[in-house]
Amino acid sequence: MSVPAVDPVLSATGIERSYALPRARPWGPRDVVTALQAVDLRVGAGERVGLVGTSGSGKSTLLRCLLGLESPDRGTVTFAGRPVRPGPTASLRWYRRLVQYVPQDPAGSLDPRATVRDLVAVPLRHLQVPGDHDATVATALRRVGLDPELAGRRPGELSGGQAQRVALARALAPGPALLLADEPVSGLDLPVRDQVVEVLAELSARQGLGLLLVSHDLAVVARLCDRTVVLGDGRVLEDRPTADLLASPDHPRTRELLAAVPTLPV
Ligand SMILES: Nc1ncnc2c1ncn2[C@@H]1O[C@H](COP(=O)(O)OP(=O)(O)OP(=O)(O)O)[C@@H](O)[C@H]1O
Repeated sequence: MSVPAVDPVLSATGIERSYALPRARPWGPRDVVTALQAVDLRVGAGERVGLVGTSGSGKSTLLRCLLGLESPDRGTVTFAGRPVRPGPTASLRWYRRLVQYVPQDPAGSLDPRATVRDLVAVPLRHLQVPGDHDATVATALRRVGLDPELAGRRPGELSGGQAQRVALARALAPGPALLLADEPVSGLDLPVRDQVVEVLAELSARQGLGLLLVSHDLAVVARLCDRTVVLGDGRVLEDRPTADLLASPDHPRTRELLAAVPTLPV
């Protein structure tokens, strides 16, 4: 589960993406929504980058392009210099091992009938990760601060915080260099939210794991991310060290986002 020997830089260059909306009338014109315009984004090895913006600013669209789930109309995504674009499962297996996705409400995505051991081992099988999967599962559980003895339990027999950690262990098990996390703590109770944030902080700061964190919660971004990219109307409005951004936001949209957060831990 060591970080692989590649230069794990995720790079998006000149990303554009538009969607044609359904016609309002059968022969009428089709409206087009431009979700992303000339977006550049880079996440270096072990870097922790926040991606913030108001609703509809393009965060999820960008994430889908970065994950190779959707093709941009223009521009390229590369990881460690190799192109990332949608294709058959086998063609992106290398990428899925190196870059793992953490969904919103990760624990909610766990199959309640499966044991923790199976839940964490499934991606290892799908991605054809070599080695002793039981040992890899135990290591992944330890990395998120869980006792490997929990491997026989099912999600319903875990606390909320433990279940979230299992979901993170599942993302870590294939040995990724980078996590792409989409609002991973939104909707969680405050104590569970804080636990998950601390596990992510520990993983990225002490174990060298890169993180791209999509969030509308600037307090979480401030805790976790060294650099923050602000999206607005599908464009990058700011891309700066988080501390600078919070201390002196350049763009009115950033100031609006900041005004929406009651207290920031900086
Ligand atoms: N499949 C689609 N078809 C049509 N329009 C879409 C589609 N996906 C996204 N859009 C539009 O693209 C723009 C960006 O949407 P996106 O979901 O990427 O924003 P977001 O920042 O993730 O928003 P939120 O924080 O609400 O999730 C919005 O105007 C949205 O309506």
